Amino acid sequence: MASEGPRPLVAGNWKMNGSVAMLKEPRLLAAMLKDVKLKADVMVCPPAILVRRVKSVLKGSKIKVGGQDCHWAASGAHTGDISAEMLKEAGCTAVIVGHSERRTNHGETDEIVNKKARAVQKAGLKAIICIGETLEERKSGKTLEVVTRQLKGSLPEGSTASDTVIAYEPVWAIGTGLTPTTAEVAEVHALIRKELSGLMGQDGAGVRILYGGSVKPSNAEELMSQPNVNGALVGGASLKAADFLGIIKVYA
Ligand SMILES: O=C(CO)COP(=O)(O)O
Repeated sequence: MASEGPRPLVAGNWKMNGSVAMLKEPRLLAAMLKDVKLKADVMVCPPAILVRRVKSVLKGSKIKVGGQDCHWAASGAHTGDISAEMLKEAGCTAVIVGHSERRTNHGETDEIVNKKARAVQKAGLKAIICIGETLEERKSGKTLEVVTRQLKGSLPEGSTASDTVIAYEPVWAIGTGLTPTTAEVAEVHALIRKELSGLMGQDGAGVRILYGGSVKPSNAEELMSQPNVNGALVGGASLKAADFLGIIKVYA
C-alpha cells in the first residue's frame, strides 16, 4: 500500500544516458500506461539535448518531462549552460537541482542549489531539490544533521507545495544496489516533513518527498509504503520501460 499524503510523483532521472535509439523506451512506456489509471504523476528527465524529442514521443500521454539541472540565471554569458526558461520552452515542467552527482562533480553548494531552485520556481516550474548524506556521514551518525542543513540551505524562501519537491537520496544508495532500511527511510522522511512544516508552515504538509537510491521493481512497494514517502526518483531502473513500469505500478 502506498502511503497517505500529497499525490505521489515517480520521476526517472536518465542522467547522462539516452540516444535517439533509446526513444523507443518512453514510447513503449506511454503505450503501456495508456489505459492504466494511476494515483501518481509520472515524469522522465532525459539529458537536455533529448528533451524535445522525448516530449514529442510522449505527446498525448500523461507522462511529463523534466530537466536534470540548470543555471541560476535566465540568460547571459554562461558558456555550456542552459536556463530553466530554456527547459520550460522545450516542454519541461520540472527541473532536478542539487543532485549529489552535481554537488560532488561540479562543486555545487547549498547556496548554489538554492539559487538554481529559485530560478526554476521563477520560471514557473517545479524544483526537485535533492539532498542526502554520504556513507561516511551516515556511519558517523550525522545523517539527520546533514539532511537538515542541506534542506535549510537549499530550499528557497517563499517555496510552496506546488513549486517544490524534495528528493531524499542517500549518496551511498545511488547506483549501488544498497538501500537504507525502511525504518531509516521513514526516520529521514519524517524529519524532512517536520522541517518543511517549520520552514513553510501549512504548505509543508503538501510538499512531495521522494525517495531515491537503488529503487527497483522488487523494493519499490516496500519503500513507497513508508510514511512521508510520496514517490521515487529513479536512476538506472528508469532507462528500461519495463523496469520503470514495475515501479510506477505501485501506484496503479
Ligand atoms: O540518483 C538517482 C536518481 O536521481 C538514483 O539512481 P539509481 O536509481 O540508479 O540508484
